[in-house]
Amino acid sequence: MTQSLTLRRPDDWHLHLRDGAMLRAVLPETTRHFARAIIMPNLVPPVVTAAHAAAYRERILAALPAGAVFEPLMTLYLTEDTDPADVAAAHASGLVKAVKLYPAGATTNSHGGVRDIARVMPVLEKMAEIGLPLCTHGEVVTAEVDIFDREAVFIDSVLDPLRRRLPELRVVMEHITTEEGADYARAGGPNLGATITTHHLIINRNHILVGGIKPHYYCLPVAKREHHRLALRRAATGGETCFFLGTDSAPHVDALKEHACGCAGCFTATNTMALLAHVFEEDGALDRLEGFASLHGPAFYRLPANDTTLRLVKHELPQAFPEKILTEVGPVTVFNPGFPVHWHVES
Ligand SMILES: NC(=O)N[C@@H](CC(=O)O)C(=O)O
Ligand SMILES: [Zn+2]
Ligand SMILES: [Zn+2]
Repeated sequence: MTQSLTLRRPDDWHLHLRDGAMLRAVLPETTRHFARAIIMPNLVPPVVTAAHAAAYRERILAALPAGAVFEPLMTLYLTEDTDPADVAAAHASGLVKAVKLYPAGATTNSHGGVRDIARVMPVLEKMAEIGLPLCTHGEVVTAEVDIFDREAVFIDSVLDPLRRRLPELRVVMEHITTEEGADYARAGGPNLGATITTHHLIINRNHILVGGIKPHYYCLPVAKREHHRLALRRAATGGETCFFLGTDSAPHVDALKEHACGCAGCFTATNTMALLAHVFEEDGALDRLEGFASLHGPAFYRLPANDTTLRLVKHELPQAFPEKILTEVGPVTVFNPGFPVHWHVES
């Protein structure tokens, strides 16, 4: 018997679309399945002002495939020079849905990010006042802190003190990768949410390193031990409303992934929904996929859920996905889960 599942159309609460030729090539991969996405601002140069965000939004809309119905939800890249008044105006006009905190040096194009949280307190206070969420790349960059511990140390040394000081600030812990992250999010009350990526539900650090280095599994925060992956699976499939999908689909051309100093990021836009159906079915939680992918995110962002749907079908035979997306700047490898996937989104 063919199994199928119809969900409210999902949204992606953490997405990298890039710009120019890359944007044109990857945007259809997202708009095919998702109605909205929180668009990450780590372009070169970054999206730091309302004017930048408005212009970037226009470039995204201009790149939409014919007939696509998709709403880019824009964000601002927080810097130590960000003007609270610019942020408040961008929020009031409806243009901007979140501000993104990158600790300087933590990840791709984060060098313009924040070195000292004290210097951005006026912006954060304004955001707390107006209810504008702060999305966090939650890793410290201290050289002495091991890369596998950087998320847990961020929670203790940056996030928790910040939330104690500004409890009204609404925060999204982006792409959590640890049991500590999941536990902190579920204890955080209504002003705290956490996104979980598809790939962190599938790979642990062995997938990156055992049997040869696999650059296409390298992303930040880096995948952790198996017990953390299992904690993320429980968080994503458990039905708790603080957890929602943010794919962190992050395209880099193969030449920069398969490199002596390879870029961080997994490109999952193409097959995320099929992979999630596989994961949720494996955990006996298919009925909770809609909450994770389509309901909890809008509720956190105080937006209505979508009124259109997406249908997934489980086929007898494994379904093929493109291995790469071709772009004018080079091929981008699609995340390969390493197991056969029978689920497929039906158009
Ligand atoms: N996740 C990643 O590994 N990379 C992201 C940046 C980010 O989300 O940290 C990117 O922009 O490439
Ligand atoms: Zn990040
Ligand atoms: Zn990201």
